[in-house]
Amino acid sequence: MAGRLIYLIGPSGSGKDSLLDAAREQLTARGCRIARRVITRSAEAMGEAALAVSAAQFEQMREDGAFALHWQANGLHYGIPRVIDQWLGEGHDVLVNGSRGYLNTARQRYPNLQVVLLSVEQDILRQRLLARGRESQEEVEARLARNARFASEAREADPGLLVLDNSGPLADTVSHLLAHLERPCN
Ligand SMILES: Nc1ncnc2c1ncn2[C@@H]1O[C@H](COP(=O)(O)OP(=O)(O)O)[C@@H](O)[C@H]1O
Ligand SMILES: O=P(O)(O)OC[C@H]1O[C@H](OP(=O)(O)OP(=O)(O)O)[C@H](O)[C@@H]1O
Repeated sequence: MAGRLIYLIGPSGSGKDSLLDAAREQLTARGCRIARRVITRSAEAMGEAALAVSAAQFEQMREDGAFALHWQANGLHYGIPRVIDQWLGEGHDVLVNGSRGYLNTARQRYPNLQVVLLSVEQDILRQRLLARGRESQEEVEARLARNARFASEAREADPGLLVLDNSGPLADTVSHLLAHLERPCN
């Protein structure tokens, strides 16, 4: 039986990368695979969870059909390697760190994808974004407004989506995610 594509989305700073890192070992032990993203971001700005490439390399990879999914956001290109199709075919569940803006396109390609929306209370997210120090206060407020709009639209569009709250300890969020994926992955 084909595996499930789990499409993890949530605002910047909600903890998508932290969650995938914290859950990685337990997910892998259950046979779930986590897609390693290809991103046109400098290597210094990224950990092991993604592969940094130049814009030219990304374009070449895209032309070569290296990506199952790819999108552009915040001036960067993001690609999900084609190998996820093989994993799904082998029956593995596959987790992807996705984009909210690309959700509808991703759903056209994978009609059965399951959306997991990582949410954080607005005040806590505001604190995390300000602590990150990447944007001005105004930019942070703009992000928060976009998040609120997106969260209500996403719930309306897909009543079956899992909303995972990451306002508390990360370990609790990991437990909730694992409980959701309870069916043995392979
Ligand atoms: N449950 C949590 N409690 C406290 N801080 C968290 C939690 N989850 C993530 N963080 C912190 O929030 C920040 C953003 O997390 P990150 O995983 O980079 O988010 P994203 O990938 O969604 O942009 C990081 O500094 C991370 O350590
Ligand atoms: O359409 P959106 O849901 O806003 O998402 C746009 C992109 O931003 C996030 O990546 P990343 O964590 O690399 O970017 P960030 O650090 O700016 O959030 C997310 O995983 C998407 O790839």
